[in-house]
Amino acid sequence: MLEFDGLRKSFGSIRVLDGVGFTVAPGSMFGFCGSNGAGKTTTMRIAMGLVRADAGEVRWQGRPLDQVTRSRIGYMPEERGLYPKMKVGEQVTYFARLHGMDAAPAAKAAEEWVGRLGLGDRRGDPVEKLSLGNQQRVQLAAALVSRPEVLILDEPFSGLDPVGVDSLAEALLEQVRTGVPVVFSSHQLDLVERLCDSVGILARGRMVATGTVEELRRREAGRVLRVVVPDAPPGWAAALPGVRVVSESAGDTLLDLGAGGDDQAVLGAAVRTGRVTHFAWREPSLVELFREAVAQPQEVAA
Ligand SMILES: Nc1ncnc2c1ncn2[C@@H]1O[C@H](COP(=O)(O)OP(=O)(O)OP(=O)(O)O)[C@@H](O)[C@H]1O
Repeated sequence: MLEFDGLRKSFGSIRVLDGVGFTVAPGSMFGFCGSNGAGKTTTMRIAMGLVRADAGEVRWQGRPLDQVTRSRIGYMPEERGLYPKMKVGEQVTYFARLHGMDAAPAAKAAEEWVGRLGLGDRRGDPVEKLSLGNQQRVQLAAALVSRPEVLILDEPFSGLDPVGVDSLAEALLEQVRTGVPVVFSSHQLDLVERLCDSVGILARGRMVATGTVEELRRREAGRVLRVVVPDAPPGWAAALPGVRVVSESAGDTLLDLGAGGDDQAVLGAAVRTGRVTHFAWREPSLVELFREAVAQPQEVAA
């Protein structure tokens, strides 16, 4: 298990992390979400020993991370860290050597990763000549080349085109299949939803929601109803008790049922206004769950 446990961190008088904890099982992918400035980068930097936590620790296989263990972690920092003048192939080889690989296997692994991430024909170019997205791929190759036991990636998908996203997603899923725990931060929630076994949402210094996307959904299940009554007059549901109209367009209505809202009463009201062609609870997207979790004052663990 990769365990983040009770992390606290303040910068001056500003408390950024206030007891952040989550676990990532070997062979699973964890999507680390949160608004800008929520503290995701700080959390990852603490794991990598680049920022000192005020309290708490990060453990891998039951032991707090130290410099030896960290050398077996593939890390992609948010600020990136490439040498602009160094050639792509040499750069990736260099990172493999930094992680302790011998020269020949390092060069071979670098060659392989540069090719797999679609940079085969750029291996002789200095990094500074590459587009930002391609520099990102080099950074990823650098994180993956030493066959890390754990992957911690800060916004690895940002700036990639759809083909780049697909090749990175495939590379990460392959790592997961070999038992590597992968944590990545992202604002691309559709990707998180598609790729991750579990998700954590950081807000107000704490994890305000953690679990599988399904678990988070179940928590919200039974809240938003979609009712389609093509001939219903606008505002037909506005006065129903315990019901908030989320949206309404041409008889297609989304209703948020709070305490006191009764789905059967809504159905009865809908039938009285016309022919009901659709009446069902709607599955919230991760974007909606995110908005809800970030806005809610209370914490909820699925
Ligand atoms: N070295 C530092 N000194 C002072 N404040 C810092 C430092 N590092 C981070 N912070 C502050 O800590 C907070 C969390 O920043 P962090 O970069 O961890 O957030 P984030 O979730 O990664 O944000 P984003 O999604 O925008 O990348 C921010 O308010 C940031 O300004």
